[in-house]
Amino acid sequence: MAVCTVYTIQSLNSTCSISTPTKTRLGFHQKQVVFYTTDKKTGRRGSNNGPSEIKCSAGDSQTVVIGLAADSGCGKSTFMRRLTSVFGGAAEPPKGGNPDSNTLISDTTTVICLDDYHSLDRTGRKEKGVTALDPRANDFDLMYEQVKAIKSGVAVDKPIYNHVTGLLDPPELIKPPKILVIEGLHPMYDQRVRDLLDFSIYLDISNEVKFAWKIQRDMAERGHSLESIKASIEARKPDFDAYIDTQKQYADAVIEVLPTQLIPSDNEGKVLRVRLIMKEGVKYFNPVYLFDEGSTISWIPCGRKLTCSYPGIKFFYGPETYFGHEVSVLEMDGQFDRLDELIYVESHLSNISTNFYGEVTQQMLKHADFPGSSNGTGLFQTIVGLKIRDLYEQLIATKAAAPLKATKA
Ligand SMILES: Nc1ncnc2c1ncn2[C@@H]1O[C@H](COP(=O)(O)OP(=O)(O)OP(=O)(O)O)[C@@H](O)[C@H]1O
Ligand SMILES: O=C(CO)[C@H](O)[C@H](O)COP(=O)(O)O
Repeated sequence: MAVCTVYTIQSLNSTCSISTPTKTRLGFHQKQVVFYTTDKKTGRRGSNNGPSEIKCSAGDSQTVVIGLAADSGCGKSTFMRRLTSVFGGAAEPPKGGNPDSNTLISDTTTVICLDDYHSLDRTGRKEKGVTALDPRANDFDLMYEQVKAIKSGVAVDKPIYNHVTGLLDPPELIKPPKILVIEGLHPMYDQRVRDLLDFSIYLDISNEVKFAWKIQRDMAERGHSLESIKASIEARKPDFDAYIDTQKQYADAVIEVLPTQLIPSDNEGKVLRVRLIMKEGVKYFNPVYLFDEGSTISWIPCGRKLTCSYPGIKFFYGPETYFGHEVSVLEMDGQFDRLDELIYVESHLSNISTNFYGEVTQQMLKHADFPGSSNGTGLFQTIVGLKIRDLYEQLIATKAAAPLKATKA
């Protein structure tokens, strides 16, 4: 005679309410739920018909979801490496899984790439004449269902888009992490997915700069010709403008990368003007400021405490309007000669959410070899990483305090 029935629930941090036939006692073992029936009179265990319903809801450690949008080759991977480093760990592909998985897992964060929700593979897109940027080539219903499930503590079998073969591979199991980052072309395109985001970032790389970076990577590392790179950028542009670029209006923070204004008609794209656009009024996010919050400030820090070679460095800070929203903008044009001197700039910035004096400089020195470490891209990516850590800590603290308040009331 069967003594018990075992059900496995793919959930790490959910609370499950289980409605069972009467006379049923429940036993729990890790993620497995064991059901026994017990005779009320004799107390003997008997066979069991199983539960009539299992409902899972968010547990204490609900996943915080961050969206990172950008076109391909715009620095998402570099940003992710800086972000995971702020949380103190290195991100790696799932152990023992598909070697072509796009997922990166660290102690705190899981980064999933939204390319995995392509509904058409490379051949399918070619046959239908659509690019991967076209919403018709992506499954937003599945993206929404799965991000929602992970956010509420339930593991999912996420598909994998294989960039090596151009095919859709068998799915991989994604367990709910503390922080889920969804990065890719469309994290803010679908309103249902957008509403699940606790914080969103858009990397806005101007065409000139994108072109320079693409050439650098695709010619040097991937053996593409200059003509093919130009053709690929041109072919993607209409869909990029229609479906990707439009998402920046929804972002809580935008990192905009433009050619320098310090060198008249510069076309080398080596010196950059980078703007960190921060939305006002976002819960758990206080924009960074320079010297005096709300003022408009232009600052050339070069001199005794900061070494600057040609063309120098210029900072700007002030309020602006961005797609109808009030924002604060922090801007840096130029590049650092000596990263250790960055502490001088850091000491003039406020609301940077560091845990100790000099943490921004320490992070930048630690990853001095990452692209953008000598300019505003690296500086602002690092600061946004610290702001995300702060947002996460505030969200968790608020959640932890909630039941306490309820008990007191
Ligand atoms: N801040 C930067 N400064 C200079 N070059 C950069 C910077 N960020 C990225 N790049 C260049 O762009 C390339 C792509 O960067 P990265 O791999 O981080 O982008 P990605 O958005 O993840 O790309 P993909 O989606 O194609 O994998 C890098 O190899 C580098 O050449
Ligand atoms: O825009 C992209 C996001 O990374 C890729 O071009 C898209 O995912 C298609 O990939 P592939 O070119 O490997 O088929």
